[in-house]
Amino acid sequence: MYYYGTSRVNENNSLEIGGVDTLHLVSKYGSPLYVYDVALIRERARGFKETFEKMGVSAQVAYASKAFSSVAMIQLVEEEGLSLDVVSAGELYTAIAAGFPRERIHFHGNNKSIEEIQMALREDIGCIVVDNFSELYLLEEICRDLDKTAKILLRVTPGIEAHTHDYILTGQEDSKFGFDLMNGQAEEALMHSLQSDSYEVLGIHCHIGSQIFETTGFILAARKIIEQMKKWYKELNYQPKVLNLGGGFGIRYTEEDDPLPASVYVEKIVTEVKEQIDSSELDMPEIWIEPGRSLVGDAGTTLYKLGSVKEVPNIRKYLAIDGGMSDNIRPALYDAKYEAVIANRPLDKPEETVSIAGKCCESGDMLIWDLPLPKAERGEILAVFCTGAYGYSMANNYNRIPRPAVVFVENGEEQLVIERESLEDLIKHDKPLKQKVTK
Ligand SMILES: Cc1ncc(COP(=O)(O)O)c(C=O)c1O
Ligand SMILES: N[C@@H](CCCC[NH3+])C(=O)O
Repeated sequence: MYYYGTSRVNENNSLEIGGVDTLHLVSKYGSPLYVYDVALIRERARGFKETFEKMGVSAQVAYASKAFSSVAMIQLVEEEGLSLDVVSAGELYTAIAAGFPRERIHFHGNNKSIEEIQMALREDIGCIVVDNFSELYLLEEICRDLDKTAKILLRVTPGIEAHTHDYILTGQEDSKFGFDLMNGQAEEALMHSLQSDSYEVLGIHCHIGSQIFETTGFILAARKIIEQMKKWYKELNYQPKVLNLGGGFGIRYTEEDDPLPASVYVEKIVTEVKEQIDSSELDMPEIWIEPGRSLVGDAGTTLYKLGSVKEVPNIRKYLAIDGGMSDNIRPALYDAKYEAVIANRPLDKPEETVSIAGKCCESGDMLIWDLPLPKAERGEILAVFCTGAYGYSMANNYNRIPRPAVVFVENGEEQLVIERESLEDLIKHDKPLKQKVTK
């Protein structure tokens, strides 16, 4: 079994993370429980940041908070000196509540509402990433109303669509995000923005996909964008300050995944950008990236209690957990794969193959298919690794199941950072049926 970060089997033969016994965590905070290894998040953050520093380029590493957002998480991001990518009023509100420096907040999204744009402008955040023409005109109007100038990046689609393990070149016409680089829309948006009093155009942004294991896609994207930047410099005398190449760096979920260290992605990207810029009249732009999954993914572990066991003779044994697609929808949504151990005896040899079922009323609510495990019983604790990204953040209340609690662990100490939802929380916004008026 592969153990991430500070995870290890301790002297009690139970799984420990951040120096804290996971059995203690379940008995104190209940289950399901999300546990984050803070030291591993710090290590991942430094992996990106320090490589940029070593290579002597100005950079911003913005945590894509959609991967996991909470006040404590955002405060940790600040402690590590990163910037922050938000995509909604909710994520921005969380950042503000965490006291995150406004100038390092970048606002994304393909359909920002008027209220969200007003909020971003009033808070004087670092930049708004403009996604399409309708937003370009709307933002301009709101800037005029509020007498503000917006710092913007233009999100472009460079014609490279990354899939999980490879990449393919596509026309990108069917992407809901960004201005197409090849059909002239990006240039049209740039010309409009440069002529507008409402905009300071910081630069260009692209994001080619998620869970990418190679550097080629990033390199091709950078090359294509810089090609256009050279043209825009000649024709429009425009020199971008920022080139943002997005996130998407892959992580290990199972033994099938073989991710590159952060340093390799950064080195390859920086080397390519430098080479392209050196052969042009352009100045070196700041390089920004936006990792989400690769900062928090493998730092998260979910602890569940095992419940019902159902055996279908000669076919399959189902072991049910006390959570499921309500706290981790990724297997149902993307056929995502995870590895797991029995946290109260992780070293015991597997004796059978079981499938881990969630408790939601959906046949598709299966967390792990065909997992080798020792014979396990109701009440034992299952630890599922690598659930830190897009797990809690995509959790929901299907079947009116309360969202789990989240704890941070580091150096032998734990800290509750999100309370478990209560049953009262679930009906907090409900209104009773009006009394029938009987005459
Ligand atoms: C614009 C943008 N930036 C950053 C990210 C973060 O991606 P990841 O979590 O794969 O690093 C995403 C999500 O894919 C995104 O859409
Ligand atoms: N939510 C997805 C990734 C989407 C990334 C956001 N653009 C996942 O869990 O893998």
